[in-house]
Amino acid sequence: MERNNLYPIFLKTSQLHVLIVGGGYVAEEKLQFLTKSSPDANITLVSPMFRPGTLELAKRFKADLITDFYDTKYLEGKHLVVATTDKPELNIQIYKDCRGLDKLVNVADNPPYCDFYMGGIVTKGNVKVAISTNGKSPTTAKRLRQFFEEVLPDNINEMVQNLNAYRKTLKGDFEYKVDKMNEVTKTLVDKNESQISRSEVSADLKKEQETTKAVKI
Ligand SMILES: C[C@@]1(CC(=O)O)C2=NC(=C\c3[nH]c(c(CCC(=O)O)c3CC(=O)O)Cc3[nH]c(c(CC(=O)O)c3CCC(=O)O)/C=C3\N/C(=C\2)[C@@H](CCC(=O)O)[C@]3(C)CC(=O)O)/[C@H]1CCC(=O)O
Ligand SMILES: NC(=O)c1ccc[n+]([C@@H]2O[C@H](COP(=O)([O-])OP(=O)(O)OC[C@H]3O[C@@H](n4cnc5c(N)ncnc54)[C@H](O)[C@@H]3O)[C@@H](O)[C@H]2O)c1
Repeated sequence: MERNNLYPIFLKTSQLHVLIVGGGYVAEEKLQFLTKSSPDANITLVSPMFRPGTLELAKRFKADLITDFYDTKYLEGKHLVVATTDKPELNIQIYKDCRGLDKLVNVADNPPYCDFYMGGIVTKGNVKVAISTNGKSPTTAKRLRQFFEEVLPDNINEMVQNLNAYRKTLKGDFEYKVDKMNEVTKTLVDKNESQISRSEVSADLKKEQETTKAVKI
């Protein structure tokens, strides 16, 4: 079976600088999902034209807008670049410019010209789930995102915070703490059945939240 060998990382986009080239529909969609996950990301867009929705999003999330045609000078200081223009040959040139400068680049919707893919992303407090189909089916990534948005309880963050606080109360060495943390969370994955249904996962998470709350932090 073909398998996804991509390595996901969680970027601190508030400490990095993202450049989006283009200001049309695709740029707006990428900006929308980027800011939904990372509202504090540093983002600059360069394009001779921006859609009204893009202007509004840029204002809301303090993204810089440069009304100009792409130029290599705009790559300076950028760590990640997303090319979304309606000129396929320009997008490929941007890809080459970035590779020449060792910058990570994504030509939106064009898998062969991507060093990284944007993913489906679910954020619940401190918990974030990122989904990739290896570039094979963005629609599936979207549907899975919607599924996990529903299945992960909104208060999963409480469980994480409780566990974080509980860990701090533990006296003992690292090994002891690891054992304890595994013990109080084991009902999350302790299953005899091979199939875990959506409601079981939800119920397990809720049960675990009660357990961790009961630890009286
Ligand atoms: C996840 C998400 C994140 C985001 O955009 O931030 C994302 N695409 C989303 C939606 C979406 N994009 C498209 C459709 C219509 C689908 C259709 O037409 O079949 C839909 C669904 C919809 O809109 O309903 C068009 C499309 N996209 C790509 C291609 C090319 C191809 O498939 O070969 C085409 C066809 C273009 C054409 O026809 O020419 C390629 C990519 N899109 C990716 C990411 C990367 C792979 C992610 C993965 O590994 O799964 C990758 C490889 C590169 C990249 O762009 O990073 C976001 C959902 C966010 C959410 O809802 O949470
Ligand atoms: N919109 C979609 O759903 C979709 C889906 C699949 C593929 N695509 C492809 O993605 C590309 C972009 O689509 P779109 O719908 O966002 O197009 P669009 O026409 O809405 O936007 C293109 C943007 O690129 C900008 N641009 C043009 N030349 C530029 C330059 N030299 N420097 C900087 N910016 C420049 C334009 O000003 C505009 O803002 C197209 O090639 C399209 O075929 C789009």
